Amino acid sequence: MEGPRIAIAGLTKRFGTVTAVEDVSFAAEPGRVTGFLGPNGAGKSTTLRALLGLVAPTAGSARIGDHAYAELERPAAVVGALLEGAFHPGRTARAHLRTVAPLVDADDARCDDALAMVGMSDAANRRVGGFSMGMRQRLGLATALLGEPTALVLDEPANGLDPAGITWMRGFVRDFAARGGTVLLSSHLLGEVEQTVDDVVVIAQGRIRHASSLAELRRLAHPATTLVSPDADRLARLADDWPGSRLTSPHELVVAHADAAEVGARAFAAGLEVHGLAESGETLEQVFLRLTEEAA
Ligand SMILES: Nc1ncnc2c1ncn2[C@@H]1O[C@H](COP(=O)(O)OP(=O)(O)OP(=O)(O)O)[C@@H](O)[C@H]1O
Repeated sequence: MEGPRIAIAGLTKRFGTVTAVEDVSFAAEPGRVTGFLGPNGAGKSTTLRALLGLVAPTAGSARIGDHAYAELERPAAVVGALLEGAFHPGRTARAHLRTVAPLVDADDARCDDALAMVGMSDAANRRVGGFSMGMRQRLGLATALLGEPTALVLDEPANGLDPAGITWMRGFVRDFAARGGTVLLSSHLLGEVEQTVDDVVVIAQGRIRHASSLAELRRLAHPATTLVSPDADRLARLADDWPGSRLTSPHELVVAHADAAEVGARAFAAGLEVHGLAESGETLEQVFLRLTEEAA
């Protein structure tokens, strides 16, 4: 599968006097999971809805591959969306999918496949009214999968899921991206998606505050690692060979812009006995908070 590139460019949306998003630009690449992160009211849903043609932009554009959503010939075959949805409580899971199926050219067999893909085959004949939040999220995802899309746009997919549900959802989207699909998902908690996403886009008060790989954000979070060793000679040699590191005492080396894994690996390669290894700086969550709280 080859997912489309999703690109938002200069997107602004005003609802009367409220500016929900202003000049928002970012991309989600195929084969990767992109996390769209920000606090409540930041503009995540508005952006995703604009991408799906549910909100008309005041300015700018949102494209899936080469097209705006409204121009796609068979949209459900390109992008599957999970938005805050309502289900008819009296319908069974299978009946719900069969109601949607004709709209996206899916047959009954595809409905059952979609249920199987989200691990809900056993609940096919149960009524949605009795479903937990987690089961509703799974059914929402099954609905998104009906048209066999190569991109997924998921608004707060972890909402209401218990830890096992979050682990399952994580595995599902990681697998989808590993097979070449494009995944764009939103969350207001970085910690919730930290193990799921490859790239992060941070939005607050309607504006993009940060966009990079998660690895890059981690580097921002851990600006330095301190290494403690009794072997002053080897430590001094390591300091000489490593720009960005400095000895703060004969037994202590501080390395800027490196995490514990990188410093540990270098120490091991240098045959250095390590007595301490500590990252300093902010946690990833603190960096996220700082990015969302900084004035626009
Ligand atoms: N239809 C609308 N009419 C008026 N204001 C709106 C509308 N939709 C969104 N807004 C406003 O736009 C801003 C962004 O809302 P949006 O729902 O996009 O944020 P969000 O990041 O998805 O937040 P949440 O996590 O709470 O859903 C908010 O101030 C919201 O009140």
